Amino acid sequence: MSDQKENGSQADFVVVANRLPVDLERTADGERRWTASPGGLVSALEPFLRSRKGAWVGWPGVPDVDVDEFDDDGLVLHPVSLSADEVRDYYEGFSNATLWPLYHDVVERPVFDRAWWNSYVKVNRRFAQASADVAAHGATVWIQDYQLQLVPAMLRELRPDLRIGFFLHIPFPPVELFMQMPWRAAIIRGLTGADLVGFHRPGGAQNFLWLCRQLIGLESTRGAVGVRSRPGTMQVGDRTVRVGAFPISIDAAGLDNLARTKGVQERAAQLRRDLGNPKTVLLGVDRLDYTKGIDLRLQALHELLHEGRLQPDDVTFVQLATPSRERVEHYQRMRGEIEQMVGRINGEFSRVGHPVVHYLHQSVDRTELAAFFSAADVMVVTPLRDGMNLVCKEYVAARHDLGGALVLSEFAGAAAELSSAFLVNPHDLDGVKDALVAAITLDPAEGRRRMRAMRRQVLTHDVDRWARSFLQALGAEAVD
Ligand SMILES: O=P(O)(O)OC[C@H]1O[C@H](O[C@H]2O[C@H](CO)[C@@H](O)[C@H](O)[C@H]2O)[C@H](O)[C@@H](O)[C@@H]1O
Ligand SMILES: O=c1ccn([C@@H]2O[C@H](COP(=O)(O)OP(=O)(O)O)[C@@H](O)[C@H]2O)c(=O)[nH]1
Repeated sequence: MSDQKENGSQADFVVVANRLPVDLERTADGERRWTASPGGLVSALEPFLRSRKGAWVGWPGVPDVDVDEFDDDGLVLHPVSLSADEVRDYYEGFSNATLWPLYHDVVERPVFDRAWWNSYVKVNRRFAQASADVAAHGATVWIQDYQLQLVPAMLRELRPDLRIGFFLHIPFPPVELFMQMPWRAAIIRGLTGADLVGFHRPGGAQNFLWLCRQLIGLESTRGAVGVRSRPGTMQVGDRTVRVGAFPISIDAAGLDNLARTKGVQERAAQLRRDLGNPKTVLLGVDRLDYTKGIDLRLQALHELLHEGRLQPDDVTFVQLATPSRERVEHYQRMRGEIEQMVGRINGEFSRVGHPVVHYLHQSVDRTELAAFFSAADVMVVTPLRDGMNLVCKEYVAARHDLGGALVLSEFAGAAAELSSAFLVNPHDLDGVKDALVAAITLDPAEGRRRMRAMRRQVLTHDVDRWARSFLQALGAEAVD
């Protein structure tokens, strides 16, 4: 039996994510306004979905608000309300203090709390019901990310007529780590409600297939899973579930065009002047998250200055750090540590009017970001673990001048595609320092060769190609 809403608008294509692409903000004077949501999931999916005129089901980013469905420039947004307790237990708790550290190689210790799990189940059920209400008969519903891993099976039960896809934006962990999860079988069962389960990297897909066999006894294929090809399969009752690797990307042409505009180029020149025209501008752009390795790059910079391998008058390091998950303890601790390191470097090496590190705990818009990318000689991306990392692809897309160099962690999903970057193991501080020096002193012709190779990859593998390849594998889109 189909559990479908009788009234209200219904869509043939629905994206379901923890967050809407816009966040509701309450200003100091009690006004409400919508701002862009943080993070790569939204940057990647929003332009794609807008071109489809689909619907988006998600949380408006603040607790205890009831907002009716509304149209945002052709995209229908369906807010799902969360109470303050649910934000604490489902979002800050189970999603970001249990799943996030567990799936990111346990770089912080995950907390296993039964009340958080109960809240996760309850909120997943609400998202499943909201999706069932919004989807037209036979629609395609594309569920996103670790906050909603139970939704595929819950939605399938409510609406067997739907075509359901699931994509995980963060790494799927090695099986030894996943096995720590007290509710491991329930999560695996939840995911197998989808017709297609997608990961950034083949390793994640393989780990998932193994767990399906070991934990819930499904017969699944054992061969290697390829990128965008050779999916794994398994039989769940009378359904065949496909499992594949689909590395996400960016609106590369859009950013390339934006970075070429006079406005962005002038702003980039202005930024360099404002920074005091140093020989080298180093740039980091991240959500303020302990997985991003911001502390490591600061430590590397500190040692290089201390050893005299870099001169404080020659380098300026700009770190843009988007505020993130500010009530989660891990994040509060890390913020304090990073701000202390910034203070220490500036205290030891800056001159009046010329700080070595410019640290902005703020989010900037796409145009300003394009100017920062154009102004930076070296982009520093050093996560301990990252599902993909879109920022490094954005830097490459913005460098139509073939200038700049990229220092990139091997543990970002993007490293598999950007082999012409200076790849580093972020745990090896000496290696990071050497890579920074190599990038700073790079011969321009060699730099252009590396940037050209990276741009070839990013410009031909954009977000549209990612979405189309996922939807083709789901059977929701014709194959070109
Ligand atoms: O919604 P928040 O809790 O504020 O967090 C922001 C988003 O962070 C994560 O982004 C991931 O997705 C990117 C695109 O696939 C990927 O490049 C990156 O490596 C991931 O960390 C998270 O997965 C999203 O759900 C959040 O919305
Ligand atoms: O001040 C900022 C900092 C970052 N971003 C965007 O946030 C996204 C971050 O995505 P990424 O995959 O690198 O990491 P995530 O935050 O999703 O883990 C990228 O599209 C950035 O352009 C932004 O719009 N403004």
